[in-house]
Amino acid sequence: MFDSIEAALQDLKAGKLIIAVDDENRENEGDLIGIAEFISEAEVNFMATHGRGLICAPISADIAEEAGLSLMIEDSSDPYKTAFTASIDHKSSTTGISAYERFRTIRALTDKTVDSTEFNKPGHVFPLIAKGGGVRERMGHTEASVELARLTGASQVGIICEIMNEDGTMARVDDLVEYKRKHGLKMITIEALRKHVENKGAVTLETTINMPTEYGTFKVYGFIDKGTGQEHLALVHGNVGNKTNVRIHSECLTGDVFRSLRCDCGAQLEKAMNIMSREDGVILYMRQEGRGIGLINKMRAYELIEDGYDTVSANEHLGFDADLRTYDAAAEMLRQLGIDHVTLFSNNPSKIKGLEAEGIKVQHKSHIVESNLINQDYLKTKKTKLGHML
Ligand SMILES: Nc1nc2c(ncn2[C@@H]2O[C@H](COP(=O)(O)OP(=O)(O)OP(=O)(O)O)[C@@H](O)[C@H]2O)c(=O)[nH]1
Ligand SMILES: [Mg+2]
Ligand SMILES: [Mg+2]
Ligand SMILES: [Zn+2]
Repeated sequence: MFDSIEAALQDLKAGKLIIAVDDENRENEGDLIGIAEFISEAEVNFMATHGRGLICAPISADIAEEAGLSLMIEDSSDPYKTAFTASIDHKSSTTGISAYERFRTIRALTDKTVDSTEFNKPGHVFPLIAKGGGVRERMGHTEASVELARLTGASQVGIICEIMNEDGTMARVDDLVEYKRKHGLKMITIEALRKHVENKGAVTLETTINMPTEYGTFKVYGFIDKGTGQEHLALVHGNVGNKTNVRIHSECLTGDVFRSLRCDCGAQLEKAMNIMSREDGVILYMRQEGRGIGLINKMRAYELIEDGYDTVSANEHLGFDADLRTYDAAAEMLRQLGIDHVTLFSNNPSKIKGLEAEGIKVQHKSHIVESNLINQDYLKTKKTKLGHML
């Protein structure tokens, strides 16, 4: 009946709407949700035609401030404390109500520079101010849509509209199952979104062992990523403390185990094992196979590459971003090992940025291995399209 948060995020990024239902004990309503940066006027029209509730634009408190919007009523007597501001129209509007004009108004809230002079008040779009703590603080559609916008990396502006049945009553879960099928929409619960947000990047240390290898003996820490259920390892050699040597290695079964020459992963892992056993340090072995798309999808990408795609366009042709990896779990593993300052062996600028965004201090060392005749195009694409320092 319900879809995963990941599946919903994929649709939202593609500019589609999803359905989010709240608690039976709360409003017990299903809202259509979209992300302002990704939708077009067609989604506003869909909301007006098939949602038939009130079309609102949830925004973060920061954007509200920039746009000069504050609560319409400070001491609200609404039991749900819906955080309406004054309604707005973009200045370019005529009457403000057409799908295009409402879209234009909502889209303007996502602009890099927003200010109060861009809007007429009152108007036909209803901004709502989301709580800073997101769905952890309030389980409303307002917070859910802003949280979803944040998770897609978009500017924190959503668009929501309640779903009303054709007979004028509010749609409940039974009605929504049929509605979802009819319109081909993904459906999530706000409760599932809250769990997703709470567990994102959270890892628990489950087990610690000694692992003698050809390179020396490593202490291996086994973690479980509570957000994804993935099992990640930290291989530690010697005493580590601050300013530790660290290699973050994403799983590549074909390269790491079978030593496929299509990529440079196997050789990079071997180089890291050598460095850490000589100079002490940590290898984080992250189960982010295929830059996060998984083994079988990576093989599908390889099929496309055999037909002339490159490593980036193949991912995109399959409907994925070029690189789905995040480094929040890696950062949390480092923190649990007592490390917040690293010398990172990598050629990948997004690994550096990803760790820094999580509050880890990063010094950088390159981690280049010799190329072979087969992986040259692959490495060239990483340099030109993914910005690898090769
Ligand atoms: N989708 C996809 N993934 C690939 C392809 N070739 C290799 N990979 C994956 O790319 C990832 C490479 O991991 P890393 O070596 O840790 O990361 P990197 O981006 O190369 O960065 P550095 O090695 O640190 O410079 C692994 O998850 C591989 O499975 C490909 O053609 N398509
Ligand atoms: Mg609501
Ligand atoms: Mg690599
Ligand atoms: Zn590889």
